[in-house]
Amino acid sequence: MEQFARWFAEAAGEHGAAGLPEANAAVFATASAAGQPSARTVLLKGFDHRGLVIYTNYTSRKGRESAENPFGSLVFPWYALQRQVVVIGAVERVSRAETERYFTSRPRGSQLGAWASHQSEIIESRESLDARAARLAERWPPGTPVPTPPFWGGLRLVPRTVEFWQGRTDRLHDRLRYRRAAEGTDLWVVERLSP
Ligand SMILES: Cc1cc2nc3c(=O)[nH]c(=O)nc-3n(C[C@H](O)[C@H](O)[C@H](O)COP(=O)(O)O)c2cc1C
Ligand code: PXP
Repeated sequence: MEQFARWFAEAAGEHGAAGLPEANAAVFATASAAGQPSARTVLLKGFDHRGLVIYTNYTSRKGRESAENPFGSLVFPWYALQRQVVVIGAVERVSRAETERYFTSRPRGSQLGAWASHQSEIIESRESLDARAARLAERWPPGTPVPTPPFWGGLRLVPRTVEFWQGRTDRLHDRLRYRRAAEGTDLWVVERLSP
């Protein structure tokens, strides 16, 4: 994760350089138990030696798939830097305490939005969604803390491999893949892949 932290800081502009817009946006892929894949953009909200954390609705498609088939992949497409990072690993839920800490930090509108959205379900109309949001805003008026929805929380991708791709001339790119030497260890084998 140290190498990821270096590249992430460069993408986010943490060294004084201009950062990429939405450097923390990544495509998160999951698959059903039958192996049918699906992917969508999410925002990375934290990472450390344990893995990379995103937040979502557990009843959404990604939430359901990662529960029935606990593996996933995150792709960071940092085109302006000619870089890409591909993380593949196991997916687990973050602790309730960690989810609550993050949920509490979100703007009130987003907190109510999480309650209002039965994410990935078919809805009748925009009006029905707005009406539900309005009812929830009355249930928790300004000044009242909005509780964390039980169906909402963090997912942690625990990396098995992390590939760092750096674009180079003539399509002869650098690809360095860090592979965990054994599950549960923080020892990594670095392998160079053909571009
Ligand atoms: C830039 C961007 C960031 C997003 N971040 C998140 C996120 O962090 N969590 C989330 O649940 N949905 C996020 N979304 C919406 C998802 O892409 C997706 O539409 C939603 O989560 C439902 O996905 P699913 O039905 O495949 O589970 C984001 C969309 C965009 C375009
Ligand atoms: C539905 C949804 N949930 C969660 C997020 C995560 O970001 P935030 O916690 O900053 O709203 C996003 C970001 O677009 C989102 O669209």
